[in-house]
Amino acid sequence: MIRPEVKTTSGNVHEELPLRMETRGLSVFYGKKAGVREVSLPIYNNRVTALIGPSGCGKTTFLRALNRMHDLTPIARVTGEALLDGQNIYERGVDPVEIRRRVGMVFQKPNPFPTLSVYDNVVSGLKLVGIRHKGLLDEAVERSLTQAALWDEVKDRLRAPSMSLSGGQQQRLCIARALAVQPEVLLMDEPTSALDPISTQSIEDLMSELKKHVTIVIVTHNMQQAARVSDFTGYFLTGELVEFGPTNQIFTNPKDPRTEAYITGRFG
Ligand SMILES: Nc1ncnc2c1ncn2[C@@H]1O[C@H](COP(=O)(O)OP(=O)(O)OP(=O)(O)O)[C@@H](O)[C@H]1O
Repeated sequence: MIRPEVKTTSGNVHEELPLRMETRGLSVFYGKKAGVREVSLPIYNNRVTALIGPSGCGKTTFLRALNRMHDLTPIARVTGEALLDGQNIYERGVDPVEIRRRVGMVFQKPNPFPTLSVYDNVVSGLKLVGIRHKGLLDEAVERSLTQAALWDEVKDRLRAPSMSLSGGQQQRLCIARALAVQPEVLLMDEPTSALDPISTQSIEDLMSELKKHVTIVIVTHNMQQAARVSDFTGYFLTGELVEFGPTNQIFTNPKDPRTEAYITGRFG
């Protein structure tokens, strides 16, 4: 699907890019209260999209709607559309498990399976779908760990417990585990907020490589991080998408005064 143009504030055509996902009028309700309201947002293929905004503005709620994670929360209800390659993932008959394979997720705190080895963590998703062939699993382990920039550090201890890795390595292991099933999109919910600055940098460096293989959506509290790693940025406030555009434009020339107040630190 081709989105014809992305306009900058000056009205110039910025880029012509294919879409990987897109939401149309997407709302998420917790009971009667809306966590996000009527969000329409393009997610461009092989680009990093950052979602920023103050605490409680709905960033995580929106992110979780992109791979039907809210199905697992009884109180939550989603309305509107989330398209993946043009198909609404909320349409009747769509298998949420398959959606979560195609749209993977990495969480704030590294959460490797603690009782499994490095190797078994990476192949866990593949084994779930019945892949047992050792050659295939070995290949997936090397490919995924390489993509997650962890292979060189762990190739001699693939059978070591995952908990023997450092926090930053554990997070890259979780990224490798998500990549092993070859998702089209990777959702990252504040993936570096529990990490030290060096591990944070290694994950940020990794993202520019990763986006060659996978489309990334990242929620971050850290505006500098959004500016460093993303191509597009959406600013959320009280459950609404205030502004979306090329990251450069959002940070240098925001259209909406509320975005400007936030990025210049005058928020609240
Ligand atoms: N499981 C839930 N049940 C009820 N309300 C929820 C639930 N999860 C989130 N909310 C509410 O939805 C709104 C948006 O929350 P959300 O966690 O998406 O914000 P956020 O921008 O990711 O915040 P933060 O940056 O603090 O993580 C908040 O008002 C929150 O209290």
